[in-house]
Amino acid sequence: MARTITSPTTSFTSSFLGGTSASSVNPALTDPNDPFYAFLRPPPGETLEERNERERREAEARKVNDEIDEMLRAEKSAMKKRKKPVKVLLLGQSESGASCVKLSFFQMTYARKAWKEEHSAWRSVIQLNLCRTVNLILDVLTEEMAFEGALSIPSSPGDLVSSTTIPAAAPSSSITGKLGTPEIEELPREATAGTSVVVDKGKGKGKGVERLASPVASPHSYSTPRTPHSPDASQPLAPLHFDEKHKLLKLKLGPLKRVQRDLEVRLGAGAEELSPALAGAAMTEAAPFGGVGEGMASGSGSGSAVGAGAGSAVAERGNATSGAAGVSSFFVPPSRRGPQEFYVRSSTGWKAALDRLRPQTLGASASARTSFERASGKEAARDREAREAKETTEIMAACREDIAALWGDETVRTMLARKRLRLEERGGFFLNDIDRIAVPDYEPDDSDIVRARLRTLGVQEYRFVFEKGLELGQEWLMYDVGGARSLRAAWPPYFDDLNAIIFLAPISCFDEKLAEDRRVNRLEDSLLLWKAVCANKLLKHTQLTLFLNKCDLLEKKLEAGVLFRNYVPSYGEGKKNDVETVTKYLKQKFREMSKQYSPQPRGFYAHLTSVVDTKATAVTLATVREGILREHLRGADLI
Ligand SMILES: Nc1nc2c(ncn2[C@@H]2O[C@H](COP(=O)(O)OP(=O)(O)OP(=O)(O)O)[C@@H](O)[C@H]2O)c(=O)[nH]1
Ligand SMILES: [Mg+2]
Repeated sequence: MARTITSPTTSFTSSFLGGTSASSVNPALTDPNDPFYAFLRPPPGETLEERNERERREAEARKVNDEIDEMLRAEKSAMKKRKKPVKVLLLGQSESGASCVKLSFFQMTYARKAWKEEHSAWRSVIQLNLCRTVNLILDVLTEEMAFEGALSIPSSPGDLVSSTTIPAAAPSSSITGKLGTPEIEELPREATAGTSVVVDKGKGKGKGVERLASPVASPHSYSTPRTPHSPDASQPLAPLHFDEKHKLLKLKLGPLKRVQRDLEVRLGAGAEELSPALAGAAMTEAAPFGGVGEGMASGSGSGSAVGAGAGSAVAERGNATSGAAGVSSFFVPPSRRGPQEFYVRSSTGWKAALDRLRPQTLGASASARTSFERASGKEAARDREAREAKETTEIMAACREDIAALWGDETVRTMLARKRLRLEERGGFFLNDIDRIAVPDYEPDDSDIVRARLRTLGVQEYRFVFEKGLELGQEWLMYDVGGARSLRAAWPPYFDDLNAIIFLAPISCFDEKLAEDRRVNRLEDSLLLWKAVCANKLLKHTQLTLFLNKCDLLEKKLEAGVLFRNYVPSYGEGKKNDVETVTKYLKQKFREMSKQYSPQPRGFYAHLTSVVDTKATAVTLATVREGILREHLRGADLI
């Protein structure tokens, strides 16, 4: 009996098994010259029963083959659709931990090799973080020593002020007038424990004194409200006594000022700091993604320019784009820098800055360098950078014991405690690791890098292609954007065609103020941002995952006795001041907002995180990644 093939596109296997239609005859069954003729033709003298049985078996085999063909076709089409990259945007206010997630998620977990290569380059960032902390302490010490000196040597009888009691409302211009260092002149000075805080905005000229009545502290400010763990307000504080040792430490650690400046320059031409006044203070709730005077940036996705005063988009694979029009107006000259931490502008390349500091770049042998590099003067520049990097490391190592002495000094610790300067809670705090870090052969480890602080400015794109497992060939694009107010105008162009947003709300910041605008509580800012993200129509199909981050710091703060209800009036009197109750309350708040403001119903996915805990974060991120991928495939009708 003639066997036929089922369709012109049928698989190799089924074409030999044949079909029932007589529309085309399989030559393997009819042509004696066909190599499969002898193998496939019906056995001679086949009975009717045998023939029926054979045909039944063949029909079954054909069915199985058709199913396999169908699966292969679906898989092929899935592969094709999967090629559409999964796009994820990391959002949150500045210092929310967005870059930390990016580092843990992709680089540390999925691009281990590239991550390892970058390790050494982070050394400079960590050294800079360390230097800044030491210099901040030295600045406060200088101020306090000058203050102590001023109190003990009255210039005229009328100037005499009791060293233990300062009038609560006394303008601090006379005090801050002596500071003269950009590091601390922005910091409000507490006149006496528990009194209102006085900020000298007139920079020592006795003008623009602002009183902060709100019980809101900032990581950059000295002030916190009176809490049960604070000293009794009615008791005058004993004066601090500084001696020769402190003078000597100041002197010996003096070179760290220059080291800080050098590191800022080396890490990128854009090593400037945001001015709180210019960084988006005028942004309103109605324009959550806008900054001062920024228009909505145009363009979308990777590589497109995101300008309009919001910094520029940078595709990290080297195809950096410009679009930095207006950027300069948001930065202040060094002489007017505020107390914020260091950052590198992405228009000059955050990663590029690290790249330049890589050891293979710095230490490349002369023979490995191209003649082009030699001719273009790059070689000389690299040699200089290598020299400077070595010098920095040597100075840091030479200062190690003095830094440890400063940090271990009881008077200094008391001084910091009185100023409510909780340095340990700040990003990029490495003083407890000084013995390990300030050594000539220091190599940062994973944990150092996720704890390092390097501000993101603009938008950075990270691209990954999975090379094994079920996600073979799947491309992921992750965008890490700067969270400072003036940078939020760069966000909306990335909302288009986005699969997911990981939104970070740093919940330990309930008692802190925005660095950009000291009138705004950081938790409130996070809630407003979350509301705006939920309500955004462009994002109605985008999966939102919320990370209630910095739970480790929240726990420490609550345990230290800082009362959550002092800052969040809606948190009931009777509620416990512990991490479990507070996080439950906050989760509910964020959930309600998502429900109330999302244009259409959406799932609420929230995780309590401490993203510096890399192991725990890896587990959370694996779940998040799976969820995002599932939604991506569902969106492409693949599951
Ligand atoms: N202790 C602790 N520190 C954290 C946590 N998350 C982030 N940090 C630290 O906070 C600092 C700021 O984190 P980043 O990831 O740089 O913040 P960001 O949101 O990218 O900030 P911008 O780049 O300014 O938008 C870094 O030094 C981090 O190590 C956390 O959960 N716990
Ligand atoms: Mg960042």
